[in-house]
Amino acid sequence: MSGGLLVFGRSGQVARELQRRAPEAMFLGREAVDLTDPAACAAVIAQSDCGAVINAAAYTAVDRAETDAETARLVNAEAPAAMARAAAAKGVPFLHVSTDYVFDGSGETARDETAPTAPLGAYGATKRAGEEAIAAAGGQWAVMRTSWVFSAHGANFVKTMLRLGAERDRLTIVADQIGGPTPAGDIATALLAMAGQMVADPQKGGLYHFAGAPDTSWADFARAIFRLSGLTTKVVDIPSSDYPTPARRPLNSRLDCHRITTDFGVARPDWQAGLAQVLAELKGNP
Ligand SMILES: NC(=O)C1=CN([C@@H]2O[C@H](COP(=O)(O)OP(=O)(O)OC[C@H]3O[C@@H](n4cnc5c(N)ncnc54)[C@H](OP(=O)(O)O)[C@@H]3O)[C@@H](O)[C@H]2O)C=CC1
Ligand SMILES: Cc1cn([C@H]2C[C@H](O)[C@@H](COP(=O)(O)OP(=O)(O)O[C@H]3O[C@@H](C)C(=O)[C@@H](O)[C@H]3O)O2)c(=O)[nH]c1=O
Ligand SMILES: [Mg+2]
Repeated sequence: MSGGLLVFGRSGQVARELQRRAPEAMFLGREAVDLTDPAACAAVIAQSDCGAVINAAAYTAVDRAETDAETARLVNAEAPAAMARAAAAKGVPFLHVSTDYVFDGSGETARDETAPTAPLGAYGATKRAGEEAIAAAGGQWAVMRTSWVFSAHGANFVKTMLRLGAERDRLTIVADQIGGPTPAGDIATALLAMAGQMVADPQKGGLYHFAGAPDTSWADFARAIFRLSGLTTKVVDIPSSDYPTPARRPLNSRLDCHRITTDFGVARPDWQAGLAQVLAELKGNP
């Protein structure tokens, strides 16, 4: 891509997988630019000679966001808004990642990109505000809503289960939240494909759902993690009401991902294949 790729984020799950696939890109960690300073984010874009911008950084601590909503708002809404406006002013595409938590999770069918949003918590609300600001910034943009991201790096459910499973012979896991676990590597591959196509065609972009298949519950995801990693930990199904948390989570996180296939030729990844790869990587043989 002419002009190179500028990425916000360096140590996060998606940022690391982007780095693997596009090592020549410029990756900005928190020490280079802090997203609580939206003007600084805009200035970096204005001063760079990049050909596209991807934001892979976010405030992702769902429960902490409930009592730290102002920081979450700056990072998840104000900073992406400033990035999108700066990218628009430069005439380069801006790609961003959002979440299934913009929905309230009612019903049992998959939601497409036209479904109404209704976040249950501060994380989802600030992510939704970011989406709206990006769409209003006036440039070429894409927002990929994904869900239940996992990888060998950073904090995620797979690593939590491996840690707890090594200590416990029985775990109670919510079985009434249904969604698509998504390998961070597949997100990175999809974002790079989208960025390339958007640079080539200024008409391309918009809002896209992208989640791993098949949909499953956290409890069944945990069972798959234990089975594939050889742990004998028993998983006991519980309802969300038996697992109280500061932020409510959506029960139905099923995402209809057809649009990204139609527009970009990107298919839903198989999370079981991605899980096997991540477990191999964690064992030291990627
Ligand atoms: N994780 C998930 O399950 C899901 C994630 N998403 C979205 O996907 C995207 C990528 O998520 P993921 O890679 O998992 O996130 P991670 O939590 O792994 O990484 C987030 C990154 O953002 C950085 N960051 C946070 N606050 C700031 C700040 N103030 N200034 C600069 N950098 C900051 C973190 O830096 P540091 O390492 O220094 O803290 C970290 O590198 C996000 O937009 C997220 O909302 C969507 C659905 C599910
Ligand atoms: C550790 C543990 C979790 N759980 C539940 C809590 C929660 O409902 C579910 C998953 O736990 P997590 O902490 O990974 O959940 P959470 O941090 O809410 O994960 C979310 O993160 C944000 C950033 C997103 O955008 C979402 O797509 C989603 O991935 O499992 C149990 O039932 N038992 C347990 O022992
Ligand atoms: Mg979490």
